Amino acid sequence: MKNIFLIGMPSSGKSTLGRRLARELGYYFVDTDKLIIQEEGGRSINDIFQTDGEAYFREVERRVLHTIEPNSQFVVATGGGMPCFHDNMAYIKANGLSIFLDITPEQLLDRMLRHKLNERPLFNRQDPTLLQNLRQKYTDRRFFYTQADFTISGETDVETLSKQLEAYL
Ligand SMILES: Nc1ncnc2c1ncn2[C@@H]1O[C@H](COP(=O)(O)OP(=O)(O)OP(=O)(O)O)[C@@H](O)[C@H]1O
Ligand SMILES: O=C(O)C1=C[C@@H](O)[C@@H](O)[C@H](O)C1
Ligand SMILES: [Mg+2]
Repeated sequence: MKNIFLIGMPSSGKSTLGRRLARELGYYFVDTDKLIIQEEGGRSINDIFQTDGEAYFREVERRVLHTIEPNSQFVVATGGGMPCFHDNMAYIKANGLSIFLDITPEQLLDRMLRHKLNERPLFNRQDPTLLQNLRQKYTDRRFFYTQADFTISGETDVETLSKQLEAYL
């Protein structure tokens, strides 16, 4: 048994694909941003960033990652930055199968502007330089994201994906 970690930029589809994949495999679905909010007594992620700063948020994020039972049956939608801080990517690789959802900054922008989304401290939909920001973060983060066991670029057929993964679980 292995957990499955979905990693990638905000809006790359971790929650959407994660829920579908969990249903298909009969796994539980968990979202690390939700775990952080729970751990912080219901405070929003924006509130945590504003009040305590990003470094504090990243500490909680790391702690929450370690609470997920290893070698179990969870599909984990990780926070967009999670693999890029502390030893999180090494931990993810040691404790499950990792899948990078590789979506271009242009597609990410399109999704962020099109859909009503949760507020994100690092990606402001009102910001005229959002695309530049997405490009910069995408470039900086690829070093971590590309360490995943699998990379999926663009659209995915969940049935096919779950069959492909079965051999590794
Ligand atoms: N394959 C897809 N094609 C087109 N749109 C998609 C696809 N997957 C997800 N979306 C849309 O993109 C938006 C972001 O998807 P989702 O919330 O799953 O991403 P996420 O990686 O979990 O982002 P977040 O950082 O908000 O947690 C949603 O509005 C969703 O409907
Ligand atoms: O990309 C990021 O760094 C983040 C993504 C979100 O999932 C949240 O974890 C938070 O807003 C930070
Ligand atoms: Mg999500």
